[in-house]
Amino acid sequence: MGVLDELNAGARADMEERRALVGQDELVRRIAALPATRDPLPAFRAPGIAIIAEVKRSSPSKGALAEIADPAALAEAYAHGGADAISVLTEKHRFGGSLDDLAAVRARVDVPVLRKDFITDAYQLYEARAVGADLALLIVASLSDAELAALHATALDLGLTPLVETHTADEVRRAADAGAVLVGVNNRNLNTLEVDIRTFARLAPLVPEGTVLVAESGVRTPEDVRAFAEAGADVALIGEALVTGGDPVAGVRAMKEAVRG
Ligand SMILES: O=P(O)(O)OC[C@@H](O)[C@@H](O)c1c[nH]c2ccccc12
Repeated sequence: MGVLDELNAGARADMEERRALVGQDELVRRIAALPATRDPLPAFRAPGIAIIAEVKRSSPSKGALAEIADPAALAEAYAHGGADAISVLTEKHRFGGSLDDLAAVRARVDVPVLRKDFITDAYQLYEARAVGADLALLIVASLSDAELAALHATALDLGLTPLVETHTADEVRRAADAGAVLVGVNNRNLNTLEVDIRTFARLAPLVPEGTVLVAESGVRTPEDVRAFAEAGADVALIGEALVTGGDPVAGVRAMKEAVRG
């Protein structure tokens, strides 16, 4: 089994445990009591570069990155630095995250929040919405065309903005066919875990006009941010460099200021 298959299987097993305790009907009831979601796209489309700052304790490639005892405090620092959205890893086994992390972040910040997980079932989208997420990640490599189309539609029905992640030209085409407006290009191959930061510039020209493009993984410095913006990125999604950088407020600010608005 490849790494991505393992991550998907683990996330699915975790989901089945939660679903046995809280059914989708109960999530629907919880969602009905919530305010509307926040639309991240206006800030993502604004001039300059938008930053999605990620709360990530560990990763399959690097192991432990940062303790992050208080994810809400980290998210607040990101927001003070000018983050346009916060990404919260909610996968437990390899990333050390949880839905509780996302709920805590939601309670503390006003910017849109992304559920970053291995989503292959509509139930996970209901969960995302029920804990206060505004966006949810859909990884094209994990899904058939029919699954991608169905999950994309369910996300929109729930008021979530789907971030549709790609890594190859074929996946970019499949994302476009699914009607994705917000498309991520992951510079990391989720099966080999290798990063090639040239991936973004290679795939960016393939997206249809009007797509909002996110450069993901391996964005380490303000110079990297500038290079991705020049290659067509509207948004940069940054995890490791911010959680290991020591000063998340200054870290986000420097990344944002790398590109003039
Ligand atoms: O820590 P980095 O290299 O800045 O990368 C962040 C983000 O792109 C990465 O966490 C990521 C991109 N796509 C994913 C899918 C699942 C889990 C994690 C990811």
